[in-house]
Amino acid sequence: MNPLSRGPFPATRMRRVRRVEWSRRMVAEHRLSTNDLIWPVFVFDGNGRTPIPSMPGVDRLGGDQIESMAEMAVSLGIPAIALFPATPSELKTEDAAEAINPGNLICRSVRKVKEAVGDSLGVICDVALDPYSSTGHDGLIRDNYVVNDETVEVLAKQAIVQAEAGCDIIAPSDMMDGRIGVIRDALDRANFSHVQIMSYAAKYASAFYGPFRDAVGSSGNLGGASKSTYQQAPSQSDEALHEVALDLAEGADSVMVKPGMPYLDIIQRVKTTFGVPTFAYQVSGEYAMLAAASEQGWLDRERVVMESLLGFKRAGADGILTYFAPDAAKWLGQ
Ligand SMILES: NCc1[nH]cc(CCC(=O)O)c1CC(=O)O
Ligand SMILES: [Mg+2]
Repeated sequence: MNPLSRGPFPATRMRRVRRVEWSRRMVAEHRLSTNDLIWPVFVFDGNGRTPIPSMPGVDRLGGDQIESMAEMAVSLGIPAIALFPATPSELKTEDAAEAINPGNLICRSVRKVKEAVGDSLGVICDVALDPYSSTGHDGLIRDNYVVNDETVEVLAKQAIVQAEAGCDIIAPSDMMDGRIGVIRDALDRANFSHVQIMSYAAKYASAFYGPFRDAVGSSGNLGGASKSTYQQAPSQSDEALHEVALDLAEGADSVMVKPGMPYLDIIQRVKTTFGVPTFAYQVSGEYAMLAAASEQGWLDRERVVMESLLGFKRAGADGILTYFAPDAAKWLGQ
């Protein structure tokens, strides 16, 4: 130890590698790429676009917008989109029968995407009854309770009509027990053994879904009711691992943690415990926060979005469902 050459400071200076940009790039541990982005898209029955007030900058797309949306996703290099339907309210019923109508909005939309871009773009479909049920719940209700096994039977049928329409990845977001195994079995029996299942395995009962429920028009139907009898409580961490273990055992190809930013610890635990493809969903409320603050000029949109997405990568996510996907792809491509 030579106090003249070192002065009072330690030999290790963490700032040395941060001094210039090329060096910061050189030591970067985590990177976001366009391949990490999954773009959730809302569709409605009609043409043109309708804005979603609680998601400034996101529109529901009509049938005539689907082809150009799909082509844009492909040209940006986004690997997959996730489609969500704003079902006309007159088609919402207690039994959510529209969910298993092979000609429903989501199936027609999937066909349009596949006709336009084929296998250049993966299509993910949500399996759950909330966009179709007059109650706004993800399952069927008997005696004021969302029933499990009867719901799972309908979900399996829903998955089949989506696979028939050309959906590449079935993504059950309903949180019923045992649905992954039943859906896998149904897909295999119907000759859809190549169709993947991305399970919303650790999905929390979250207030961050509010703008999504506005977008698909289920918030009015739900009337403030909670989904806590099937979605996980935010207090749970070990329980998320149990959920993931079950879904993997039942045949899930990949798993999701949702919401995103408040649950980065869960993403990390899932990834390190299971080592399987793990996705994060930066949900509608997270979008709304960042978009609204940016609109006000309180946050720098590009910088906060890219920082939030990199955070998911650092936590261990293999990909992120984000409404910012087209923006992020453009920023990454620059
Ligand atoms: N089961 C439906 C579903 N699929 C995705 C989301 C939320 C996505 C978002 O907020 O962006 C929800 C809402 C809910 O569970 O109430
Ligand atoms: Mg489960």
